[in-house]
Amino acid sequence: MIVFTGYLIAIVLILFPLYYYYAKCYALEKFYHQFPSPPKTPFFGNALDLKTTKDLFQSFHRYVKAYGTMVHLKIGPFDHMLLCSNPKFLEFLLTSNTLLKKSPNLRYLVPWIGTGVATAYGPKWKLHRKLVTPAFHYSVLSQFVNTFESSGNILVEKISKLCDGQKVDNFDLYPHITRCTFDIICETAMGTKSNVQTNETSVYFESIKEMCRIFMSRTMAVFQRYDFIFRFSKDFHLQKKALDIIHNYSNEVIATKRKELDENVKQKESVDDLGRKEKMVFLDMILNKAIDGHIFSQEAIRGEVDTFMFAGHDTTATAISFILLCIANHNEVQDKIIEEQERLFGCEKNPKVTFAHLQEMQFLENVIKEGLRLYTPVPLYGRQIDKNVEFEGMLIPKGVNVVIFNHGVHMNPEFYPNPEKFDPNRFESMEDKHPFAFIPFSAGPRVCIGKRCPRKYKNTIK
Ligand code: HEM
Repeated sequence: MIVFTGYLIAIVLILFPLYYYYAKCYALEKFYHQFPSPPKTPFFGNALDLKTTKDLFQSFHRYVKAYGTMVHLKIGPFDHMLLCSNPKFLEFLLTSNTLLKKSPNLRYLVPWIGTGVATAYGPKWKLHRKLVTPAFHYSVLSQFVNTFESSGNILVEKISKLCDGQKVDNFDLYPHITRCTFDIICETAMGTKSNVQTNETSVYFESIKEMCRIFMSRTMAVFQRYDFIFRFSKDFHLQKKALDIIHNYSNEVIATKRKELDENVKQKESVDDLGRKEKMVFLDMILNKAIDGHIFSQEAIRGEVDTFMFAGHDTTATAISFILLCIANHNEVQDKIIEEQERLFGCEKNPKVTFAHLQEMQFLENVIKEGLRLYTPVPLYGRQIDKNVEFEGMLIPKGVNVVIFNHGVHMNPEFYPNPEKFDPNRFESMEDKHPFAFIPFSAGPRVCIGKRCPRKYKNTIK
């Protein structure tokens, strides 16, 4: 009898998890299969269509055209996902205060930026979001206009020299712009001058570039997604080397700042050697700060600084590069930008630009928005549904993986007639469009922290 009972318990213990797993898979399969899907290859699913970044984009746009704004995809034998470019569904998903878990791909960033504002979810994310949000207050951003301007001036000078006033074909601006945005983010986030625009060699800069490359490559690779396979790759060793350099650098900067604070050498808005008011950089704001009684560890602080280095320089460099390309190809847009600048500054050659001026640049803002629509710097991101929810009568089971294809929304002719055309005037009025038809910075509680545009501050300035 005892043996029989033992067998029974063992069978129940085995069968129950199996049943639970089967029910979960069944609910997920049933959910995904209600959406149209491109033909799949056995074992690989749709993965063979998505081998390179270029393939992936072309295929995603092709799927949206052929199957609509909610498409079921299968990557390899097990991974399902819902490719979504439907503004109504995205509004539901992105405005939710509970569906905050991000794409599983972000785990590749954890060795670098830790689990903080960009990668955590739940109470930990809330705490970190509260920590970093004040850094984007008007009073903080407005003190950096000089930094933006002086780094921008170096960039313009460099490019003028390289082109020497001549028309140059196939000139790649991106490597120059990325150094400029890197200098800016170093100065505004950590208060250090990296000077990578003028000093071509910086191991810190190279290491960050290396980490960005490895992150993208792992996101795209079929096998390196798995940690146990990645450990045997060359990139694993390159990552280890890059992380040593990046973390040592961030740790040193934090240690110096801490020392300054401890010695009371540098207080909020203290005065430097030349009698100027010193700026509060991002790191000054988060060091020694407690949120809801929580004190952040050295590792957590370093994670947020590294997050800003990752999230803040490549996105902006990509955006600026494409926007400049669009402007270069459209003389009529150049003329209108110059007209707006002349209205603000007259014919002054080196005017003093202030935050208030930025708020008056309505046409330039429309140009930037149109550039972000057409060449969206973060064209895909994701959410993992971590509890059963309902959308317009449809049950969405826990475990669904949503790939948010914002570029798909931005190229939808229903919202943007003739979507391939660069036309900043589209943004003169957005009233006739769905509010989620333009989401280059995402939206809702996890909206990009760098999104705030100067015009948004207009009514808050006293
Ligand atoms: C043109 C420039 C930028 C674009 C297009 C952009 C785009 C985005 C997008 C789409 C997300 C959401 C990702 C997701 O939900 O998985 C995001 C999140 C984020 N961005 Fe940006 N970003 C830009 C610039 C910046 C800058 C300058 C910073 C900081 C210096 C920044 C910091 C962040 C952070 C910390 C998050 C995570 C927010 C959270 O999860 O709560 N971004 N960004």
